[in-house]
Amino acid sequence: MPPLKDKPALQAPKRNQPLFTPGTAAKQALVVFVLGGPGAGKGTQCANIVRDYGFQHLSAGDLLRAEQDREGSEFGDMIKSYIKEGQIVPMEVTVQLLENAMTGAIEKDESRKFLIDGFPRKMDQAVAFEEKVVKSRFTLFFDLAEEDMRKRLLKRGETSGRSDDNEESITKRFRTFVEMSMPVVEWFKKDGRVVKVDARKSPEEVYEGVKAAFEKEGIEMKGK
Ligand SMILES: Nc1ncnc2c1ncn2[C@@H]1O[C@H](COP(=O)(O)OP(=O)(O)O)[C@@H](O)[C@H]1O
Ligand SMILES: O=c1ccn([C@@H]2O[C@H](COP(=O)(O)OP(=O)(O)O)[C@@H](O)[C@H]2O)c(=O)[nH]1
Ligand SMILES: [Mg+2]
Repeated sequence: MPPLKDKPALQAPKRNQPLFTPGTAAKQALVVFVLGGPGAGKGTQCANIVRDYGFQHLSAGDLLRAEQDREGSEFGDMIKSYIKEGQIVPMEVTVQLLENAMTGAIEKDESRKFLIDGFPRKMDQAVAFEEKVVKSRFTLFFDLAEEDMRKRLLKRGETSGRSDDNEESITKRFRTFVEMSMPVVEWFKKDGRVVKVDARKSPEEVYEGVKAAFEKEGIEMKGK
C-alpha cells in the first residue's frame, strides 16, 4: 500500500481544534456513497463505475489499510486491531483520510466526482462527513443475504491476504453491519437518498442495476 501522498503525517486533532478545515476543496465534490454488507460486491462494481462514469474510487477500507501500513503512522496498531475485530475505526481518522484524498485529487484536477466505498458505516461518520466535508448526492446500496456474502468473503480470503476475511472476523463484521451500518442506510432512505441494487446475480447483471441507478439519479456516462 502506498503512503499518504503529498500530505503531512496524519495527526490526531488537538483539543479545541476543529476536526476539519471548513471551506476546503472537497466542498466542490460530487459524492456518491457506496454501501452494502461486507462482500456484497461494492469494490467490484466501483471499478465498473470508474471506467464508465469517470468517478474517482475512494475505498475507506483501502485508505485505512494504507494508513495502517504507513511507516510512522501513530494509528497503525489501532487500525489493525479494529479491522481484525470487525469494529469501526474512530471516525476522525477515516474522515480525515477521505478528506485528504479528495482534496489531493481535486488539487491535481483528477476529478471532482467521488465514489466513497464502504463509508459511512456508522451514524457519527455520516453526520460529520456531511456537515464538515460535503453532502452526498445519494447512496448506492448493494443488497445481499449474509449467507451469500459469507461465501464470497471466504472465497476472497483464499487470496486476499486480509486479516478479516476469515470465519471469526466475518461474523463480527456482519454484526457491526447490522447494528451500526444499516441504521445509516435507513437514515438516508428516510431522506429519499438511497438507491438499492440487487447484488445476487453475476457481476455483469449487477452492473445493469448500477447503470439503472445512475440513470435514475441523472448521472451520465463519460463522453455522453
Ligand atoms: N456479483 C458477484 N457474484 C459473485 N462474486 C462476486 C460478485 N461481485 C463480487 N464478487 C466477488 O466477491 C468478493 C467480494 O467482492 P468485493 O467487490 O470485494 O465486495 P465488498 O467490497 O463489498 O466487500 C470478491 O472476491 C469478488 O470477486
Ligand atoms: O469507514 C470505515 C470503513 C472501514 N472500516 C474498517 O475497515 C474494514 C474493512 O472495510 P472494507 O470496506 O475494506 O471491507 P469490505 O466491506 O469491502 O469487505 C471494516 O470492517 C472496518 O473495520 C472502518 O473502520 N471505517
Ligand atoms: Mg470492499
